[in-house]
Amino acid sequence: MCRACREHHHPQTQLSVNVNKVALVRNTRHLGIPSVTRAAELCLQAGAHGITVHPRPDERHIRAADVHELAALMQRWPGREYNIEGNPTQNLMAFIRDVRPNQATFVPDSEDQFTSDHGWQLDDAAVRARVKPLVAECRSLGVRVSLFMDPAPALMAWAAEVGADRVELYTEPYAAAHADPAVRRQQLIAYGGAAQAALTNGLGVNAGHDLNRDNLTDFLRAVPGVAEVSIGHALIADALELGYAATVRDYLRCIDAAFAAA
Ligand SMILES: CC(=O)[C@@H](O)[C@H](O)COP(=O)(O)O
Ligand SMILES: NCC(=O)COP(=O)(O)O
Repeated sequence: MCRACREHHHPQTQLSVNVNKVALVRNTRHLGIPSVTRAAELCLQAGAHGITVHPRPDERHIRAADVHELAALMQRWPGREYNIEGNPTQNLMAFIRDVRPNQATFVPDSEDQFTSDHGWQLDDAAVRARVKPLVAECRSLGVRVSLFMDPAPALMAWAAEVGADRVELYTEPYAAAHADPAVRRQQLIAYGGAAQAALTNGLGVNAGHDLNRDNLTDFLRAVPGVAEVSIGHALIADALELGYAATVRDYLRCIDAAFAAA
């Protein structure tokens, strides 16, 4: 059995809820509402498998205190996953050393990045030299490492070479193509190829960015072995209309639909 199957393969994709956007609203007043920890708790109660945050250096949404308060909350939810995203050459590693989440997702964003829009260019030896020791440090702390990657099959061997456990496929190009059936088909072939290359190289596969209730099932039907999706922007927007519990249950239904017999 390959390393990916043994260590990472889940029979069904897990849902990690990204709560960045709850913090974004909270930060526009000094009242502490909406509460990030309460949002996370309600999502976990509704069946979310994990919680994701991306504490950006400018603290525009998730702040250092949120990272620690969520870590305390996750202690009360054994078996659920805490995933912290960020650039390990900026502020991410301090959080990883303090909190030791289940998973660190390395994202090559600049300090002032509007939102994540590209993966690691691991065909560049200088990039690999920066990333590799930080991957090793996380793994020595017992923290699984996932690398945010464009859907480029040729880069997956490099992700394995630097020691990552998983890759997270950057799904915005797929999401942007979803409304056009022909382009969507092309995108799904590309993502399927990237996921297969990752699995062949012994890596687990995560996915995220702009996934939503319209595009999630199609993605998971077409792309093999996706262990986890992290979803924030659309899910929190849906929760404004439906509430956290109904929203999480509906995203879980979208995942179930992908795994139901055709
Ligand atoms: C890596 C990734 O795709 C997410 O972290 C996404 O960038 C969310 O970040 P924002 O909520 O700051 O847009
Ligand atoms: N890793 C992707 C993530 O956490 C959420 O991205 P989005 O759903 O907010 O685009």
